[in-house]
Amino acid sequence: MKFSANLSMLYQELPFLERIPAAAADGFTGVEFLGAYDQDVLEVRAALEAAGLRQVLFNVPSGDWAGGERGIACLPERVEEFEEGVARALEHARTLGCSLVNVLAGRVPEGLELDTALETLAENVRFAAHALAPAGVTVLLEAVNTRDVPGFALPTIADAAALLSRVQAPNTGLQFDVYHAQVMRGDLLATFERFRTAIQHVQIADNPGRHEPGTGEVNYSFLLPALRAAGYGGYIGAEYVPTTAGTGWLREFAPVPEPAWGATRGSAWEAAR
Ligand SMILES: O=C(O)[C@H](O)C(=O)CO
Ligand SMILES: [Mg+2]
Repeated sequence: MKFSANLSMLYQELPFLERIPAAAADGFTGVEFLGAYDQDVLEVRAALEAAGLRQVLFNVPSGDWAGGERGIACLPERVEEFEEGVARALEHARTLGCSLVNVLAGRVPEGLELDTALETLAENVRFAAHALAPAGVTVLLEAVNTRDVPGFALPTIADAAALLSRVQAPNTGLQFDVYHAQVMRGDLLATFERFRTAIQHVQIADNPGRHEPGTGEVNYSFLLPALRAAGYGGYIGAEYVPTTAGTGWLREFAPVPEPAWGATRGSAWEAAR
């Protein structure tokens, strides 16, 4: 199994670029993040190359994150801003060699008809799919639970799948975030199997707390091999709020990487042995 470290949540104690070698030392072979729009993207690429890691996924710019926004793609008055964000995502996807870009739908504000929001979202996803296709990018949609993010436009993966049916673009797919799915409904394997053909990326965290796998109620020892058996061979994104539990959970599913000859073994690598 292949795992990517979500650098927007893991290794927060380190400056952004230093999170990349830290992820490699812990045994991840890819990284993902909300976006590196405040970084020099060439430096990000250089850090990835130096660490031998792949850029698996990032998001189209998602609005005022600190102010509570979780995407702007369903907001009719923000279409121009969304389209500008797609242009930036295209540049980053090309530079980082990344073939998956996630669009966060956003919250439906009071007073906006749900169907108007969903139609705006569909048009924006169609725009993004068309714009990013020449770079070989697939545009993903993700369901986000409405306990953590009240009003999110796509609360379940069924909602996200229905939205993709409106979009009707070939280079689109679903991101299956196990944490959000568990909060909203559970029945994880059946849900995965139902939408398997459209799922192109998986993210994990345990519940409650959104912490490391193994800290809560989700049986990842069962679920991850089952996803593999159901034909999922893509990356699994570690998108959780770290505790002191560390990345030891990874050893159950992925072998410890051997450092290149002559390379200095990091303390994380030593601790993982
Ligand atoms: O929150 C999530 O699960 C998303 O994957 C995301 O992109 C950032 O919140
Ligand atoms: Mg997620």
